[in-house]
Order: sequence, then structure tokens, then C-alpha cells
Amino acid sequence: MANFVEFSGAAALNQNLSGKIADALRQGIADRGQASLIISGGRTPLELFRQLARQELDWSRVVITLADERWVATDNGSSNEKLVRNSLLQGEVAKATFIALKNDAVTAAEGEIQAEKALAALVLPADITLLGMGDDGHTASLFPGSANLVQALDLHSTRRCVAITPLTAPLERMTLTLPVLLDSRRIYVLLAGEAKRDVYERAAKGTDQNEMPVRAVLNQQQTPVEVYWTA
Ligand SMILES: O=C1O[C@H](COP(=O)(O)O)[C@@H](O)[C@H](O)[C@H]1O
Repeated sequence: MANFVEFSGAAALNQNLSGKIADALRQGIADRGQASLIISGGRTPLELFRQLARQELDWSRVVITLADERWVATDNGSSNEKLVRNSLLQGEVAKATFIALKNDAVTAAEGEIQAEKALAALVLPADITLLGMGDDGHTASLFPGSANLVQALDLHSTRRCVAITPLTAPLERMTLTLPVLLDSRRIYVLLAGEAKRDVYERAAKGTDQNEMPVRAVLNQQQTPVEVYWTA
């Protein structure tokens, strides 16, 4: 079960979490010569990414990828890659290796094979996986009730990514699969606002992963999960 940590404000949370992520990456570099970081998009992590970009470490030894991507052009305002390029992959962090999930295929389903090939460069286990959560209980792009959710949640699957068409949100997506998301030394779930806290509490009580896929991350024993929340 996840450990819930409440902060007095976004500034305190972002300062704490950017420091923890940077420390974990430094440790990965010291122990193994390289580190890997899986991050989410959406609105919540923007300021965290700006603070993380100021952390001093050897970013050239870090591989970064997204937990999920919306299948839009990378200059589209909904692109998670665009958000990450503008907020995190700046200055020294531009030396990191970034693995994009979006490619030139017209649909995410058509882009799966190419995205799988790109993800072969992702060193697992990741040092840190940073996830968010939607009001519908999705995390990454594991959306409730979506057609490919069973494949994406399959812990025995060797697939690294799966195309998803959400029922509860616009845009086709590419998501990392559950076994990849859990193949991490530590997972942080970053939440802001009372509404997300309510959703989290509902998710933490139940077991149906099809209804709230974030439960597959919260209710597992494989990987330590910290839920970082602020109003
Ligand atoms: O669509 C997405 O939503 C979740 C949550 O986003 P937020 O805007 O509420 O922070 C995000 O974690 C995911 O990466 C994104 O693609």
C-alpha cells in the first residue's frame, strides 16, 4: 500500500521532491554509471520539472522517458513531450537522453512497434517513476474501461508500451505498460487539490483496476510508492 505524504504547499512539495529525485539519479549514476527517470505529463508536474532542471548532476548520464503521451504533434499544446522539453529539458538537462513515445505514425496503434524499439534504450529498473492521476482514476494513460487496458495491465507481458483510446478523455494515447511502470526503484504519485485527494481515497479503498487503474500502482507490493499531495 502506498505511503501518503501531505505537504503544506506546492513550494515545499516541489522542493522536497525535486531534491529526492535528483538524489536518486545521483545515486544511480554513482552505483551503475547511469540513471533512468520515467515522468508523467499533465498540468501538475510543471513547477516540479522547472525545479528539477536546476538540480546539479551529470545529466548526460540520465535517460528520461514519459509514462504516457497523447498522440498529437510535439508542438501541440496537449503534447506531454512539449511540456517536458519546455520545462525540464533545458540547460544542462538537455544533455540527458530523452526517449519520445510519439513518432510519425498516424495513429498510436500504428506507432506501437516504433515506440517499443525506441524504449529498448530505457534502462530498467528505473531509478524513479513519477506518476500523476486523473479525476477518473487513470494513471499514465491507463484509462478506466479502455479496450487495451487488459493488455496494458498484464504483469506477465513483455511489452513496454500499448496504444490506448480513452473512454473518459480525448486523444489517442501511448502508455507504458504496468510491468514497466512498476519496474522502478521508487514510484512517486504527485497529486494537487482536494478533488484529487478524494479520488485517491476512493482508489485506495477499492480493488477494481478496470474502474480505477491507478489501483494497480497503489495496491501492489513490488515497488515502494509515495503519494505526494498538497492542496
Ligand atoms: O492525461 C494525463 O493526465 C494525468 C493527470 O494530469 P493532470 O493534468 O491532472 O496533472 C497525467 O499524469 C498524464 O501523464 C497525462 O497524460
